[in-house]
Amino acid sequence: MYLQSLYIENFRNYSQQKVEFNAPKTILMGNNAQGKSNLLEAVELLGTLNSHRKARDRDLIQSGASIAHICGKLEREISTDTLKLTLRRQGHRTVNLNGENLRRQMDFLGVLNAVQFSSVDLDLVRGSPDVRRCWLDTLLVQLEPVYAYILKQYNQTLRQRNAHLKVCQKSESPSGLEELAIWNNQLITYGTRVIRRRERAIQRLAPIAAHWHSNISNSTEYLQISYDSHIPLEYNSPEIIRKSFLDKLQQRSVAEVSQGTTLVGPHRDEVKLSINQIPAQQYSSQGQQRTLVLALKLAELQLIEEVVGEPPLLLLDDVLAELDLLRQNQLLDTIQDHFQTLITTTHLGAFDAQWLHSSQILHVYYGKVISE
Ligand SMILES: Nc1ncnc2c1ncn2[C@@H]1O[C@H](COP(=O)(O)OP(=O)(O)OP(=O)(O)O)[C@@H](O)[C@H]1O
Repeated sequence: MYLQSLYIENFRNYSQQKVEFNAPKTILMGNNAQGKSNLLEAVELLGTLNSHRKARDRDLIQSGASIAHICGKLEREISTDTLKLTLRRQGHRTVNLNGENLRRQMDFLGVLNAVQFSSVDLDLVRGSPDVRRCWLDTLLVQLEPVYAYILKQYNQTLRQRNAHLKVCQKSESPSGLEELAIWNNQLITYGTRVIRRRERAIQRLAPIAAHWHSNISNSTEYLQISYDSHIPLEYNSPEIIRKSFLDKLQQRSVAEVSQGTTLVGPHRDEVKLSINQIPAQQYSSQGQQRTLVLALKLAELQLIEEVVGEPPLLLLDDVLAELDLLRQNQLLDTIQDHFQTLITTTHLGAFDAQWLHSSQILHVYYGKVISE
């Protein structure tokens, strides 16, 4: 897939900006705080309806404005699609595909696929389990847009169940426990869907990431990734997972009521990463962490392409400088012209002459994009 153009209006520090992409690689160059990452964020929003910066819509809208628009024209193998996202300071966001307002945001997801790689991703190894869950959920939305809906249902149920547990904590009435059984049922239904999908995605991603990791580390390191759920996942069978989920909820029910929060479910699961059988979170060096994250990102690109049938975009936000020459070359060699890539940088020093020659270079200056 190829993003031909992007138009943004009242988005972050941009008033009105159109960008035409005319090469498989675009380098966005500029000093700090000029709007380079904002541009990638706009593309990310068109792809996932989410920003990895976890911004609220009102933060995305230019200060002083009430509505922001992001519009992209995307060439795909079978069609050319126009995607439009409208953000409102007051009121809901709306999505429009090829001139038609979509009722379900889910139908907008999965049109533009993109892998985001920024320095924040370097926290994937050492960060809290939440960082890895969030990374996996973002990948799953790309592989299977319906997952966004399933996850939303799970999170809503979790919030309501937690509110109910707080009520039970204060009063021990039997009707409270009866109502809890209803919430248990919903939590199990949506939670099982989340767990099974996460586990399946990791099963597919793990061998691809291990291959890349071995490649980058000159076959000296072996990466293992697994989905670590405290609910046993034998055979990934929904019936078995549902039963174990219920057993765990029953075992922890007294603790849940006394703490007023849900202690069992995919919101507490973990993605386990280990290098040569040693947990990466605890022992890996800075270099090993970078190799691991790079292997994960290359695996994401490959897996999305396998599932979707077209190469996704790659958004590299100021990350090249964080990688040493070997890892940079590995990444750049893999991208070649296969994946349309948008790269932000403060200087061109990191790129070799051939790369610069085949790239479109755009300058970003105080919320304006200027061609060379
Ligand atoms: N809602 C908003 N309205 C107006 N300006 C905004 C808004 N949100 C962010 N900005 C501005 O955008 C700029 C930051 O842009 P961005 O994060 O894209 O920086 P960058 O060019 O990628 O720089 P760096 O190299 O430091 O990451 C800041 O000047 C910030 O004040």
